[in-house]
Amino acid sequence: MQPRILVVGTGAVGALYAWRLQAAGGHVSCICRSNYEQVTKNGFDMRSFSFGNAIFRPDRVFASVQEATDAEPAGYHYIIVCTKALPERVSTADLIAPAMTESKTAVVLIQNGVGIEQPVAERFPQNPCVSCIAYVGVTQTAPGVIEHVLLGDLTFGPYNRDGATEQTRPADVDSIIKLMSSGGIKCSAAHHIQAMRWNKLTWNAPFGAASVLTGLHDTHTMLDNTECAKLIKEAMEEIWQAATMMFGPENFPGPGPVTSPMAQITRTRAAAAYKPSITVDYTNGSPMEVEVIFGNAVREAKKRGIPMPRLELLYLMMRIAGQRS
Ligand SMILES: NC(=O)C1=CN([C@@H]2O[C@H](COP(=O)(O)OP(=O)(O)OC[C@H]3O[C@@H](n4cnc5c(N)ncnc54)[C@H](OP(=O)(O)O)[C@@H]3O)[C@@H](O)[C@H]2O)C=CC1
Ligand SMILES: CC(C)(CO)C(=O)C(=O)O
Repeated sequence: MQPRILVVGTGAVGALYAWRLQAAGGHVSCICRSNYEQVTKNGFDMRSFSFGNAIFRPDRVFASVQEATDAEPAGYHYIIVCTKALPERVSTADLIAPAMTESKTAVVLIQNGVGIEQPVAERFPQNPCVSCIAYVGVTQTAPGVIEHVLLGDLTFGPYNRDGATEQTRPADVDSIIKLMSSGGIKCSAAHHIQAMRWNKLTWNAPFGAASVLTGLHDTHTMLDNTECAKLIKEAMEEIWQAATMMFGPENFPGPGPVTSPMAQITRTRAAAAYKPSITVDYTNGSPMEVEVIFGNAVREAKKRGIPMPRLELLYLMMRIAGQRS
């Protein structure tokens, strides 16, 4: 049966993966907001370094989740959430609620940060909640125009409701991996998805904060500045140590593929210069994902008595940076 997929938040990441899910044979509906008019008229103008250039026309485009719900009485198999994670402004659970069919719809969260799954899993206890980390560089440069310049890999894992560290892999994780893989996306199943989220944080928080706060913006300019490179490395090491204490060495680094701070810095130097997605938000005057990338991590570490002075300082400064009009 053709899986019915609803993508909520069809910006850069949402459009890229919606496109690949349709290529894999999925029936793809997209919720579009500021790009609604452009996408309904002309589709998405996809410019991808790895998949080529094409016009992607979702099977259906809706202006709201309610509209998408009314149009599909049989319900959706998957809701793929690709909004920016801004819990202080929008509750993801409220946003997707109209389209959730109990015990049927699997929610897949493709977002940065930590602590993003709990509110969704708590609200929909009968529905599978899949956590997904995107290693990708993609930007919507104009409404409906998507520039994919870097990577594209996804790592999946089930959100573990009871908090146990041992993770099982329910069928939903395997089926979404199979589908994305058929669309040409390199996918993996995480041994421990939360440990992987913290590993991603070792990049996102230090590079994101340094980029926004120093104004050096792109990865090469930051790493070419000795003081900035030192600040980034020390913050990465702090997060790495905190994650080791939090998850235990069997999970962090565990069997991997967790990447050490030094390996991430080497990889970042070797890749093309890149502005973190949080910097794109900052320069556009859009809200930044400060709470999920910094705040939730600081709170989680505090709860467990793990000191993270650098991250705390970066959190405070990023909050202040986010207060501009
Ligand atoms: N871009 C990248 O390279 C990477 C991004 N990520 C993560 O992926 C997630 C998505 O990022 P990205 O695609 O870059 O973000 P974008 O801003 O490009 O896309 C988010 C989309 O969600 C829409 N949206 C937000 N709130 C709502 C709402 N309430 N109802 C309907 N639509 C909504 C936005 O609409 P509108 O335009 O109207 O605001 C926008 O189209 C983030 O968590 C990000 O950190 C992770 C790795 C890399
Ligand atoms: C690490 C990177 C650059 C790619 O996954 C990213 O997550 C971002 O720009 O926010």
